[in-house]
Amino acid sequence: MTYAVKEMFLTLQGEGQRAGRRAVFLRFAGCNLWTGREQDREKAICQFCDTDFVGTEGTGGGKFADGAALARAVAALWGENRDLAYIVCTGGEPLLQLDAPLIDALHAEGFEVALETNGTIAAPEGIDWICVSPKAGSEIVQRSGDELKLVWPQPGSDVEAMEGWDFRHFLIQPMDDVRGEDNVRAAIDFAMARPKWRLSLQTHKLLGLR
Ligand SMILES: C[S@@+](CC[C@H](N)C(=O)[O-])C[C@H]1O[C@@H](n2cnc3c(N)ncnc32)[C@H](O)[C@@H]1O
Ligand SMILES: Nc1nc2[nH]cc(C(=O)O)c2c(=O)[nH]1
Ligand code: SF4
Ligand SMILES: [Mg+2]
Repeated sequence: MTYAVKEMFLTLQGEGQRAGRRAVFLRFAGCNLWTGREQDREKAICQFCDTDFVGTEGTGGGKFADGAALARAVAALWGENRDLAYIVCTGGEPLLQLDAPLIDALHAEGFEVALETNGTIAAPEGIDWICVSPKAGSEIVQRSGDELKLVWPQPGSDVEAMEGWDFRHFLIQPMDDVRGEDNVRAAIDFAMARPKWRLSLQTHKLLGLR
C-alpha cells in the first residue's frame, strides 16, 4: 500500500521507559481521534494533542509507494551502521497505516521497530516495542504491550482497570498545556501515590530537541 508520512527525523526518544535512545521518528499523517484541524479540537475525542500530523509536507515527509521504499528512506536517516538501529512509528495514529509488509521491510533494513499508539486499533504481529497511550472517552482494544503511558490529568480515566492490563512498564506523563506546572505537580502526586507508575517527562521539549 501507499504510506502517507507527515515527517521523518533522527533524534533521541524523549519520552517513556526508553527516553534517551537514538531513534528515527516516522510520523504518519492522520489520526482517528482528531482531524488535526484547530477548529475541530473541541469536539474531538482527543483534545490535548501537541502534534501537527496533517498532510505530508514536513521534513522527510511524502507519499511512499511501498514498505521497501519507506524503509530505505528511514535507513538513510539512520546511517550505515545498523547496530541497535531503532525506529519509532508515531503520528497521528500509526496503526491506521503500519502493516506487516512495512514491519518486515523495516526489519530487513536492520531496525528494531517501536510503536506509539492510542490503543484503539489492535497492533499487528511483529512490533518489537509497543507503547499505548490511552485517551479518556476512547475504547482501548490494545491492552497489552511494553509500556502504558498515561498523559495526566485526564478525568474519566479508569486507572485501576489500566493497572490490570498486561504491560511491563507503567508511566505517567504530565499533559503539556496552559496549566503547565500544575500538571507536572499532578503527575508527581500520582507517581507518589501509586508505586506501580513512573514519571515520564517530555525531555526532548526540555532539551530543545525535535
Ligand atoms: C502525538 S501522539 C502520536 C501517537 C498516538 N496517536 C498516541 O496518541 O499515542 C505521541 C505521544 O504524545 C503524547 N501527547 C500528545 N499530546 C500531548 C500533550 N499535550 N502532553 C503530553 N503528551 C502528549 C501522546 O499521548 C502519545 O503518547
Ligand atoms: N524526541 C521525541 N520523542 C518523542 N517520543 C514520542 C514522540 C511522539 O510524538 O510520538 C516524540 C517526539 O515527537 N519527539
Ligand atoms: S490520538 Fe495521538 S495523534 Fe491523535 S490526536 Fe491524540 S495525541 Fe494526537
Ligand atoms: Mg511528540
